[in-house]
Amino acid sequence: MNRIDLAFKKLEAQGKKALIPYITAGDRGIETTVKLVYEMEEAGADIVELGIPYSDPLADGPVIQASSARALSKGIKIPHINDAVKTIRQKSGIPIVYLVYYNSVFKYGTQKFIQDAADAGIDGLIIPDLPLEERGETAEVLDSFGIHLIPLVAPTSKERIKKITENARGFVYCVSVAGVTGVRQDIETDIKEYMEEISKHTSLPKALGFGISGPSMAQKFKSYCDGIIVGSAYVSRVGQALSPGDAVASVKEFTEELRKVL
Ligand SMILES: O=P(O)(O)OC[C@@H](O)[C@@H](O)c1c[nH]c2ccccc12
Repeated sequence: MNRIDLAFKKLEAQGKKALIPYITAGDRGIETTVKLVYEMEEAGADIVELGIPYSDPLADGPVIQASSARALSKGIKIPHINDAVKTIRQKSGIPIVYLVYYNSVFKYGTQKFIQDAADAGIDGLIIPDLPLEERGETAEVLDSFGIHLIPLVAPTSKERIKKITENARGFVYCVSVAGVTGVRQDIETDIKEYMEEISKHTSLPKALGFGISGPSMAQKFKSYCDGIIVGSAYVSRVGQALSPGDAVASVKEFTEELRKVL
C-alpha cells in the first residue's frame, strides 16, 4: 500500500489531521533538506512536500521563488534530490511527495523521471501545470510504479472538480485562494462551502493549502478538511535563519506548534 494512503488511514483512526509541510529541496544545501525532513517527521509532520527548484515557478509567490533561486544557485539538480530522498529513506518511512513543474519532468524524460523517483522512494507527485489533457499518459506510468498523482483543485475550478478528481489518487490538494503561493492575512473563500462542494465529487482525503500562516489559521480550517499544507511560512523560516542549523531548529519548533493544533 502507498505510504500516503496508510498515513491518512492512521490519522483518521486517531482523529487527527495531516500536517503537510512544504520545503524547497536544496534550499540552504541538500544536506539541510535531509536534516529538515528528519526533524519535521520527529516533530510530528505526516507527509512532506519537497519542491524541485525551477527557474520559472509560475504558481509561486516571492518567498518560494527566492528559495528556488537559492537552491538553483547551489547547482541543485534532480539527481541530487533523488539521492537525498534515498538518504532519507535509510531512516525514514515518511510519505514524500515531489512538487514539480511539468517542464522539469518533460525535460528529464517523463518515464525516466518517474522511474528514478520511484527508485528513490517517492510516494506522490504534484505537477501544478500538468495540462488535464496530458494527465492520462503520465498517470498511467505513475500507476505502474505505485506513485500517486495528486490533483489540485482551485476555487475557480468549480465546474471542473468532477473531471479533476476523476481517478485521483492519494488526496486532493484543495487550493484555498486563487493566485500564487504565499502567506495571507486572511482567506476570503468560504472554506466550508468549498470543501463540501469538493466532497460531492470525491471520497479521497482533502488537504487545504495556500496562504496558511501558522497554528491559528490551521486551527480555524482543520474541521473542514483532512490535512493542512503549509509552504511559504516554512520556507521563510528556512530562508531567514542565520545558519542551516538555525533553520533546522526553527522548522522543528514551527512543526511542533502546528502539530499541537492538528
Ligand atoms: O506557500 P503556501 O501559501 O503555504 O502554499 C503551499 C505551497 O507552498 C506548496 O504546496 C507549493 C509550493 N509550490 C507550489 C506550486 C503550486 C502549488 C502548490 C505549491
